[in-house]
Amino acid sequence: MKEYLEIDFTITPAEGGRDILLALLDNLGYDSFEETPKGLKAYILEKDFNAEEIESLFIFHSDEYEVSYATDKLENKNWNEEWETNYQPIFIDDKIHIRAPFHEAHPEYPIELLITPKMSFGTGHHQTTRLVSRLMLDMDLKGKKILDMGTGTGVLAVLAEKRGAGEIDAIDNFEWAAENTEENAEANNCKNITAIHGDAEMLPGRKYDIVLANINRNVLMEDMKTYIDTLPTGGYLVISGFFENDFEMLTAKATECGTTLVNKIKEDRWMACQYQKQ
Ligand SMILES: C[S@@+](CC[C@H](N)C(=O)[O-])C[C@H]1O[C@@H](n2cnc3c(N)ncnc32)[C@H](O)[C@@H]1O
Repeated sequence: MKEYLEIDFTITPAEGGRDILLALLDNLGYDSFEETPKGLKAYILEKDFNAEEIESLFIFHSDEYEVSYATDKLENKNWNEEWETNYQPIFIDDKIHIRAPFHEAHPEYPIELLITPKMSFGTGHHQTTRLVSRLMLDMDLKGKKILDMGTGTGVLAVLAEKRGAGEIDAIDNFEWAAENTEENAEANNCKNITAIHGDAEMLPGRKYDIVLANINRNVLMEDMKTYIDTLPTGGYLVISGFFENDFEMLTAKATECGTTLVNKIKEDRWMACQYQKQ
């Protein structure tokens, strides 16, 4: 059985510091995150935990933030109880309501997504999930074949199906995420989503009209060409999971791979971009 560690970070000031630490840990391969009032909880397989690597992150040595952490094995936790107490429903503009089955319904929102996150990222609490959702609301997804790479809870895949998408492959390199996506797809009566445990290595030979990839800067830089290779001329790549200071570098890469930027939005310092293959 795989043992997970929970790392509970205290960041002072938490505002601002939390986002920076999340991005840094995401680049180190941490699987899943939960914001807390005093900072952030992050999760990783026990065998992959490296204290030295964490403590060498610049935020630990910055004059602006004070960071400390405590680790805890996850095996004795009642995970469901934990997230149920912390998970509040999310409203994206006046269009999307993301909630757990035990939250009150709000039929006045045109799109409702039922998401039970368990260990996976993607309840809509994070800016990047909201950013990609907003871009998707402005895109024609009807009948389109979609790849949701780094699917987490499957929230974007479920949104894609609600917006009329055809087949959707929801892929994540964290095996719990693929399981969780299957459960969430079922809870939303989605019939078009295939949840897969994997990564870009399985893409050659597959074809999509639209690729969504809310992951992180390093994975995007490394795998963007493989994502774009699955698209036809006119197909779209939507990326998020990075800060505005990485925009130039990612856009240069996307341009080099044969796309042009057609839309970009941001929330706080997080960004999402839409590129079209030429
Ligand atoms: C920022 S979360 C996004 C979750 C969800 N799509 C959303 O928008 O809320 C990134 C997800 O990408 C996954 N991931 C990280 N590196 C990956 C890789 N190389 N290939 C596929 N998935 C990856 C993580 O396990 C995590 O679930």
